[in-house]
Amino acid sequence: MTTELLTCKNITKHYHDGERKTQVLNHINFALNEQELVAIVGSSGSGKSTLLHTLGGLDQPTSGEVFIKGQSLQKASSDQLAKLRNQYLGFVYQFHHLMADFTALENVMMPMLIGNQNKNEAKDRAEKILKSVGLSHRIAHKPSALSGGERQRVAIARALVNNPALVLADEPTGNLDRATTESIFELIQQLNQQQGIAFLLVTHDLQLAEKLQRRMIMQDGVLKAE
Ligand SMILES: Nc1ncnc2c1ncn2[C@@H]1O[C@H](COP(=O)(O)OP(=O)(O)OP(=O)(O)O)[C@@H](O)[C@H]1O
Repeated sequence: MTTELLTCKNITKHYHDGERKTQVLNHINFALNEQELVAIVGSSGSGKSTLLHTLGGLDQPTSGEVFIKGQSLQKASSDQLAKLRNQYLGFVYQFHHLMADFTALENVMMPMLIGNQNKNEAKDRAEKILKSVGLSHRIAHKPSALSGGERQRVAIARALVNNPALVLADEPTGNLDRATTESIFELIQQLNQQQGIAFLLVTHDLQLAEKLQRRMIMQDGVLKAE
């Protein structure tokens, strides 16, 4: 049985720049089920990152509604929104956004510490997750001492600490060479298949997108199923 995890109803987003109106998202509708692995492809500037931020409650749509497990992000109070995000979502940002002065372990622990979880428990869990993404030998390294692929693994580990049902990932393999891209993709597939974590991946990499169960294409703010 499939269960709907995220639903997006008639999302629009526009920016006003003086007199000029830029429509970035144009009446977007789709649903993502639990445990799905879906790619969004599309040319630069087509609105993919804006959509991902809107789905994750990091950005507000001009109109329309996003539901996570049937709960509207737009009708939620800021506390409820933070709770929903914490409970269901993980984010992997473009360019990973790791904190340069902290080790891999500390970077992964951070979301739990912010959520006021016990420090020892956070450390145990972060170590376990770093191990599961193949980085147990790098936990004490700072991002500058890690390769691009290792940094991306840390970013994925950080997205997993709160045990999300869905990870929203913006170009998780951007700027990586082919072999590293493949290994990050294999990691995502493994997390999807073994732990049932759903992934919505924004990518420019068509070779990677072709391997996924489902692809959607963003064109000038319009999202179409492939
Ligand atoms: N704060 C803003 N004000 C005005 N326009 C914006 C703002 N943020 C984004 N845009 C515009 O929205 C459009 C979509 O941007 P977005 O970053 O979502 O595209 P994208 O498909 O993710 O691109 P890329 O693949 O290059 O990351 C772009 O034309 C961008 O210039």
